[in-house]
Amino acid sequence: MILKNVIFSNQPYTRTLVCHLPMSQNSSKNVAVIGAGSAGLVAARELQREGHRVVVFERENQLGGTWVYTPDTESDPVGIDPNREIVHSSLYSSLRVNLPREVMGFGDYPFVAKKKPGRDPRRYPSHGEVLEYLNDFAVDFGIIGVVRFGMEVGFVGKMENGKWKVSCRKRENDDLFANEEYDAVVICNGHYTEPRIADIPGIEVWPGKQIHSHNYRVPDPFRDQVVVLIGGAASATDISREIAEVAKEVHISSRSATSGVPMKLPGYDNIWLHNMIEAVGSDGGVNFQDGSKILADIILHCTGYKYHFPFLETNGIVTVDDNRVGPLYKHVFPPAFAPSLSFVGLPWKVIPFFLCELQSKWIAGVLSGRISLPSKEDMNADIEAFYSSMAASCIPKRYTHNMDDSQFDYDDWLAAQCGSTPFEEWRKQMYLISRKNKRTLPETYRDEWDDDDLIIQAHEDFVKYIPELAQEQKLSR
Ligand SMILES: Cc1cc2nc3c(=O)[nH]c(=O)nc-3n(C[C@H](O)[C@H](O)[C@H](O)COP(=O)(O)OP(=O)(O)OC[C@H]3O[C@@H](n4cnc5c(N)ncnc54)[C@H](O)[C@@H]3O)c2cc1C
Repeated sequence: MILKNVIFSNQPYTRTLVCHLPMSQNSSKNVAVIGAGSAGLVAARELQREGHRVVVFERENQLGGTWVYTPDTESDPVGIDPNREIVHSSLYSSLRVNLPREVMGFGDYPFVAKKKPGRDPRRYPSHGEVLEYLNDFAVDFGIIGVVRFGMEVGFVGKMENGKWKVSCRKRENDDLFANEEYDAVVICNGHYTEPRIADIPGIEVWPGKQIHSHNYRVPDPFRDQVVVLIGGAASATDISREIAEVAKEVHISSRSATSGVPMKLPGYDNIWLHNMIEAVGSDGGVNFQDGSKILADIILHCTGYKYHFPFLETNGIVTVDDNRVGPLYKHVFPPAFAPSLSFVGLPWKVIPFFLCELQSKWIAGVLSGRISLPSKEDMNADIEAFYSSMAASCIPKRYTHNMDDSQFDYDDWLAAQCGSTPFEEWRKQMYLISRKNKRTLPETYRDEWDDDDLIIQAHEDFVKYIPELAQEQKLSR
């Protein structure tokens, strides 16, 4: 491994880059990466660092995936129609990140505030700042040159010669097709685009409107409406408060509502908390399991997303079953195709950028032969044991990639495989504090905190990658 100091144009900082020495031609692979969101970008970087030749296919005309906000929405507001034109991003206009920027950034490319016009220096910045950060990342690591923009992958399948066929089309010009062969494919197509909606008895006769949060952008369409919002995760929390400013009433229906009776949300005149919906009726009524009934105009599903790989053909070997993508060894490699097919970024309830960085290092190292995988039998046995332990604990399949309680162990395991820096203690503590604050102080956690000591520790660590920060730290003391 060698260390290089590089000064980048447009960058106020010098960053210290880690480069692996080039490997022999034999272990260098031709790799297709699908998607130029945060996962695809960091996968491309790690593959290139390891000496592989990389092409990134991106169906949009710019990088950033989720972080490319668009006011456009899909023609089917609940996202069921298979023929609808897909809008990739699910961001709403007012979205600010829900992790502190110190935690959120890549391990060796800190997401620090930039003193440049147009940048958002807040600790929990708006979505546009994340897109700027990803653009900086792609420029600094020379990734833009390997991205094929506007290219939608429509088919990925294994050929008899052992290589992978990747077929793509230019999104704006259906006639332009390309078929190419690669040694390996890394799938980074994101999993916040294909809506999952709640099953509601009676919905076929209910006369109101329905929309999934994938198509929520601004609160205006909810003015003076009675809204039932289903869900209890981060987006549901943000959107319910935002809508309540213009709507007549907002009724949040969630599994986590513990009280058996409807309750007003403290601090709000027009938000009520209910447990699950029992049924809806042709009179516009919505009956909750808590025994209450209201007449509503709109049901807003903040009920999450489905994994979806419409381009992947594996003859039924890799499947999505009740939102379990499997069988996958450690959420990355299907044993039957390892290591030439891999997935980055499937786990949820995690710190995504950091986790994807480690998964990508692992994939790159395994592809070059620097890191070994267990035998196919041992990988399958590991997967079986994992699935059996979930079944024994009555955990539904759809929670297979939920890492609420296991991400630190998982990240440390990946880091050990790769011989790279384990999860920093400050990052762990900061994440846990922010998660608690998000739950207990949902309106204020982005602007008030009391973990300045951890911010100082983080910045002391960041000096390794951005030496100029040391000077700033001295001046601010
Ligand atoms: C509303 C919302 C808020 C979030 N807030 C946060 C937050 O505060 N902090 C945080 O860390 N994370 C947050 N996330 C999670 C966020 O999605 C991840 O952090 C991360 O950006 C996901 O990156 P990705 O590369 O896996 O997927 P994406 O960003 O979705 O990128 C996938 C890319 O693949 C491309 N693609 C898909 N299919 C094809 C195809 N067939 N051919 C070619 N290209 C294709 C897409 O165009 C896209 O560019 C949030 C997610 C949502 C939906």
